[in-house]
Amino acid sequence: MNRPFTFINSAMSADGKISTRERKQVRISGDIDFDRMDELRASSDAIMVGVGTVLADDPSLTVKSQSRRDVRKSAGFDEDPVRIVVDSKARTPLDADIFKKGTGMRIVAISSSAPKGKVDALSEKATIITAGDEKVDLALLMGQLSSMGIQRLMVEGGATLNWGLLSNGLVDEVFSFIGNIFIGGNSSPTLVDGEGFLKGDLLPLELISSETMEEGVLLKWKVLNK
Ligand SMILES: NC(=O)C1=CN([C@@H]2O[C@H](COP(=O)(O)OP(=O)(O)OC[C@H]3O[C@@H](n4cnc5c(N)ncnc54)[C@H](O)[C@@H]3O)[C@@H](O)[C@H]2O)C=CC1
Ligand SMILES: Nc1nc(O)c(N)c(N[C@@H]2O[C@H](COP(=O)(O)O)[C@@H](O)[C@H]2O)n1
Repeated sequence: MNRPFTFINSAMSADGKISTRERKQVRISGDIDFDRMDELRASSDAIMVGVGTVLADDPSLTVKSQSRRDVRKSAGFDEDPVRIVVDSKARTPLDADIFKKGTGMRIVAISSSAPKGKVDALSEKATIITAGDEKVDLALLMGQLSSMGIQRLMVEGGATLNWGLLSNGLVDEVFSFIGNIFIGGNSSPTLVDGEGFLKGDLLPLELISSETMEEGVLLKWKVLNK
């Protein structure tokens, strides 16, 4: 099956949490890391998040640097990459920032169980892709994105989507910034939530690079999919 080259970018606390137990976005990394994230966005064909992240953080997922926007435009691309929400039940708010801010194509990926009225309303703002019955079939979705010409896909979480992609063997690399705070809490989301892998079936990684950045560490991992 064809699929885009896919990487996750995430920031987590020293204890592996990506936000607090009330799912409120916290600033884990600093300006240098956000600028690195912006560069990754600008170099990608598309950026994907789960609807949990849209509901919690309402990100715009736009490229922030004007010079990077100009480079994309002069190369014939939209200034912002395609922005994709994985949203089985079509819960994305119609006034979400991904619709209000930036330029270019937005995609909401739904399952066939999503309520029709809401899907119709979302279709005025985004291209709708239906994949799967109860929840989005991520492998099917990746094939469809590939056939639309999306070759390089950046995933910005959250915890549930990261698990869905990693457990289906759909991720090639992971950038993980580890910041100098503890968040704690057994219900705070981690980099990878979901059911988790079993002892005999863990997902191995190869460390590509590690560097100190501001008050934390940036790790780059290659995922050794079977
Ligand atoms: N520190 C960081 O780098 C980041 C932190 N976050 C945090 O993550 C939290 C949100 O994470 P979650 O609640 O886990 O939501 P999520 O963003 O992972 O979205 C989960 C949703 O994705 C949809 N989905 C559809 N099909 C799926 C499938 N096959 N597999 C997996 N998901 C599927 C479902 O509708 C599900 O409810 C927020 O607290 C946010 O602040 C989010 C992004 C980056
Ligand atoms: N890389 C990173 N570091 C942090 O410290 C964070 N809190 C996050 N959160 C995510 O950053 C994105 C912000 O997007 P916009 O600025 O609205 O475009 C969003 O995906 C947050 O979940 N990331």
